[in-house]
Amino acid sequence: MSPTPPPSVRRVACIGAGVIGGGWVAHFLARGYDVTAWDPAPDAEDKLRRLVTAAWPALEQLGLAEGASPSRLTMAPTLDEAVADAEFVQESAPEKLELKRDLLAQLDAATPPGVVIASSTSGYPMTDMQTAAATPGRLVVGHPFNPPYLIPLVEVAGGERTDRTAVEWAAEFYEAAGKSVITMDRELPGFIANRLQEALWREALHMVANGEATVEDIDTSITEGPGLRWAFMGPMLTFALAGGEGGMAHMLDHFGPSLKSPWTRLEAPELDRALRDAVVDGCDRAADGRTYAQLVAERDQGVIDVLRATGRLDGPAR
Ligand SMILES: NC(=O)C1=CN([C@@H]2O[C@H](COP(=O)(O)OP(=O)(O)OC[C@H]3O[C@@H](n4cnc5c(N)ncnc54)[C@H](O)[C@@H]3O)[C@@H](O)[C@H]2O)C=CC1
Ligand SMILES: C[N+](C)(C)CC(=O)CC(=O)[O-]
Repeated sequence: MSPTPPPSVRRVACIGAGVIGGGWVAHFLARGYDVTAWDPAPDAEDKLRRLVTAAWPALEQLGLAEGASPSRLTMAPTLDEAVADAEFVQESAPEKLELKRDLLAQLDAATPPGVVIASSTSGYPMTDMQTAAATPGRLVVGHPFNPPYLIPLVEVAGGERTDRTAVEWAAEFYEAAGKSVITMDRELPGFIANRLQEALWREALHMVANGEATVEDIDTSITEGPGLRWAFMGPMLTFALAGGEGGMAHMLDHFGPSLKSPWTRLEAPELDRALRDAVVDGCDRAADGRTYAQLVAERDQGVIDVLRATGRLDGPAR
């Protein structure tokens, strides 16, 4: 597929440099890549450099690759220049299907032949995004988690017109770039992790809409409850333990029948103005005066502490 074997890639292009594109830039810089970014917003470069500066202390704690430096970031004046030398392209433009379709077609036309182009989309199937591209075989989904410079997971999937070799190349590249990869052999709505998160999110919105729980109750229920276990043991094995020595078999036989009732009532709530405002107000109260930058620093340190505590990071505690 790509002219460069995944572990030999040195030059990466990041298209769209907001929350996620900027997070990818920080990740690739920390891993020692030369990164070229492009974003049409007039203030994009300032914002991007601020994001990288804010992320760098966390990245130093994780351990930088030899030669890694924010100075290896170049802001390209045009999309064509951004991808002209790229050995891999990560697209992180807004989640709008038409925009992604056009942009991926433009990227396909401008990127050297065979170079894999991945989209950060959090839900569109590649089949729907690759329709306008002349060589759709190299287009894949590479779905990250916020912030991409700290959360290891990337979900990789192709569309109907993607070459399997492009999916395999992307998975190998992300591994070489220090990510933890799940490769899907088919297109799933919401991939795997977002499909799970969306089920939880739908129920959270129901509870806020019905006045059954506050935004704070919902966050506390996860951070003081299941979230503590999920950092190192997934929901399947966690629930196998709920069956005691009888394991998952006993858990399903015991609790399965009572789980049927909540399953049958799950439907998406109407995300109307009142619900939107209730969630926004609740999040403002939960932030309790902390700025966005303070919350990002707190989250970054929290993720690093969890990675270290669960043996996924070497080195002394802060
Ligand atoms: N925010 C999140 O937690 C996550 C988002 N994603 C995905 O990442 C992608 C980007 O989302 P965010 O970074 O959150 O959005 P964002 O709004 O923070 O950033 C989008 C950036 O794209 C730029 N942009 C606008 N038009 C563009 C174009 N035609 N070409 C290139 N760039 C353009 C904007 O100027 C902006 O800087 C979306 O596909 C989203 O679904 C994936 C995982 C998590
Ligand atoms: C909110 N979101 C759906 C865009 C989130 C993601 O796609 C992944 C994440 O970071 O949780």
